[in-house]
Formats: sequence, structure tokens, C-alpha cells
Amino acid sequence: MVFPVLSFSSHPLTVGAITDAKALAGNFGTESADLVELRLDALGSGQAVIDFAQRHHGQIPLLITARTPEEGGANQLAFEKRLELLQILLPYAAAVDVEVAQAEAYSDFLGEARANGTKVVLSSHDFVGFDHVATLERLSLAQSAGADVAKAAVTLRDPVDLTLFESLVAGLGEVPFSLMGMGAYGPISRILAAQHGSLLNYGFLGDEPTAPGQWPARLLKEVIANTPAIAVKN
Ligand SMILES: O=C1C[C@@](O)(C(=O)O)C[C@@H](O)[C@@H]1O
Repeated sequence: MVFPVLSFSSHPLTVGAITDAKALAGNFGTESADLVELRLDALGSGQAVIDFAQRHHGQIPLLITARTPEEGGANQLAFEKRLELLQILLPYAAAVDVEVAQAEAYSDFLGEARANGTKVVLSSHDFVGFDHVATLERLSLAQSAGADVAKAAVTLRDPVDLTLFESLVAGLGEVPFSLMGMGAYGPISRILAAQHGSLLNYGFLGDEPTAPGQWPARLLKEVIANTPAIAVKN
């Protein structure tokens, strides 16, 4: 099998995330999203997942994720199980996402992934609120741990959070980042983030959002394509 190589340019990509097993019957091309995220914590690594990965090989790059229960993962999976799921799907993956808090625990696996040309996304999630300083710290931790993309999803509770969120993304400059809001301000924040250069912008494929505040991926991709980049003058 030829290994899929993904390059992150400065162009914002749309990720179509799947937690809904019914969506595995679908066939997705780049009109639906630029990448498909398989949330292995919800989907497992059974035949339907392997068939999906094989069927989409060369058609759309796959990003694999097995979330911790603490950061929104399904099924209360222990570290060993999550590692096993990631290892099984690694041969099909153009990118892998693990929590920045777990980067050290995954260091051998991430080394193996990198050696195969798989990109590494290190992420953090706040399902309760948005702390500007803590988010910056986690992004910088992800960068120093060698992430190809430093990612954070935060919950935006009010217009002040949304304004702070925009000022944070606008100030990230050349850092390869992916940022998104969750909750009622999630959809608008995802457009703003893409306009400010967020590299990975998450929507969902199938019928179920994988986080609160997501757009259907195809719609998100269309909106991003029709929204101008914002160049910030410092
Ligand atoms: O980490 C992320 C981002 C996300 O939580 C979101 O907010 O869109 C969705 C998850 O599927 C993905 O793994």
C-alpha cells in the first residue's frame, strides 16, 4: 500500500468527523470534506471501519482519533485500548490526533507515525468554558511537543468569549494551528477561525455532530471557500 502523505499548507482544510457508525456505509469525496476524521473511540476498529478506510484510500485522507473520556471520548476507553485502535488504523492514516496531555504517553506510537509520514495533531478540549491564557499555554505545549498542528476546542459562553477567541486566533500568526469554539457560538467561531488561518476546521459527516456547535462538513467547506481570509495588520 502506498502511504498517504498529507501536507498542511496555509489553506484552511475542512475535516468531516465521524462518530456515527451508520455513516461508515457512505462514500465521501473531497466535495464533502478535505479529510475524514474517524473517531475510533466511538467506532472501534471492526470490519466496517477497515472497509471504510480501504474504500477511501487514495480518495480522501483519513485522520484517526481515539479520544480520552476526559476530553469527550466515547465508551470510557483505557489508554491501552485507545493505543490499540490507533495502531490498527495507522496504516491508513494521513494524520493522527491525540490529546496534548497524552503526548508523552504516546511518544513511541507518535514516533512510529512520524516515521511513516503521518502528520501529528496535538489537541486539547474545554467543554466548560474558555480560558484565553490556558488555551495559549496548551497550544504552545503542543508546539514544543512537535505537533504539525496545535489544536484547541473551547466552549464559548457569551459574546465576550467570542471576541476574546477572535483576538486569540488573530494573534497566532505563523503558528500552524487549529482552533474552534463549541456551543451556541461554535458555528460562527469556526468561520472566523478559518478566516484567520485555522488549518483544520471541523464539521460532521453522517447525521450526528461529534461536538456541540459543528456544521455539516460539506456546508462548512462551502462557506469557507466563499469567505475571504482576514489579514491582520499588527
Ligand atoms: O477534537 C476534535 C474537535 C471536535 O471536538 C470539534 O469541536 O469539532 C470534534 C472531534 O471529533 C475532534 O476530534
